Amino acid sequence: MANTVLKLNNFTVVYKTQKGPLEAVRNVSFELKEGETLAIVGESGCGKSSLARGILRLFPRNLEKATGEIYINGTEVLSLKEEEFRKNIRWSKISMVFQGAMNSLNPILKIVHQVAEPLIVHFGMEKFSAYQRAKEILSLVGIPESFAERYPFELSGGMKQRVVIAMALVTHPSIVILDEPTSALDVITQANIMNLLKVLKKDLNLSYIFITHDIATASELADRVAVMYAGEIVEISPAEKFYNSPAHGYTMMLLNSVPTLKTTKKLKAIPGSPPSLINPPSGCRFHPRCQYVMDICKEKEPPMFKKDEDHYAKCYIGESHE
Ligand SMILES: Nc1ncnc2c1ncn2[C@@H]1O[C@H](COP(=O)(O)OP(=O)(O)OP(=O)(O)O)[C@@H](O)[C@H]1O
Repeated sequence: MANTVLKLNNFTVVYKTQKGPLEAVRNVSFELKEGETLAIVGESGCGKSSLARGILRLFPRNLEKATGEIYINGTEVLSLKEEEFRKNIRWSKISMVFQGAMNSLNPILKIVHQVAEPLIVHFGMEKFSAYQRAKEILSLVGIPESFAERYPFELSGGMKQRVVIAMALVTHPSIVILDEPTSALDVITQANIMNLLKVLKKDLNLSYIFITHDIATASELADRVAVMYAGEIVEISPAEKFYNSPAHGYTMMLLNSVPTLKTTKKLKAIPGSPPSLINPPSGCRFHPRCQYVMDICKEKEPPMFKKDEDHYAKCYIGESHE
């Protein structure tokens, strides 16, 4: 059995807003094993990025509180002093490819410098060695040495995304969070980047958290899938169970709302929109939109039921609850 490299226990992130506290991430718990890819899927605004940035302790200024526990290789890191977290954990043990990062590369700095920068800034590495390491990692992600001295505007979208991946890997992390790493790319480039991520994972023995709103993309990389809704993980299971035997009303409706190559079924959009995270609905947070809603769903928050081996869902469907 592979080691657990990352473990979250009831991780909760609350922001201060003018209308009151907003719980962007609520009691999230999961484990990530060495070499595993856990996809986190859900609609825009369900808290995926807040979860990802929260794991790296990159909180916005209006953070009200972040509670729970985050273990990295067995060490609890949410309670570490920021200095210690920055020195020993962030970027060196766990790093992230940020959503849209390829569009925020610095236009006036050469690629090699941007990839080397974390080594110079965070780890005090001397410039020559940092550039050497940056060139090695650039070549690993498929950017030829001759491109290292170029500027971002001289690169295609796919190449810029490779640079951003190199930036996340240059510090030798073993866990990488990928936040929508292929959105904004054309389908061919998306496929190339997905292939690159698979090769890197194998060659460098990485573990991934792969965040996406696109369940078709998730299927390509994921060993397990966690479904997020209104700040919570509502279902978590091995990938094949997610696709073949979803157990939460939201997951069922999500799967019915996207086209697949295998079936010609009629697509059904999920009615309504995700709820306010300042005043979420009572009971199950999905109940106002759920086509399978029962009385109990409106009144009582469902616990995380074990539906099957390694398969959990916060949903009363199929449960006796009288
Ligand atoms: N700094 C902040 N202050 C207040 N609310 C915030 C802040 N950042 C995010 N939110 C809110 O927290 C909730 C979760 O947002 P988050 O960006 O984490 O979701 P997401 O699933 O990643 O969405 P997307 O895919 O669109 O990025 C949303 O309601 C969002 O409006």
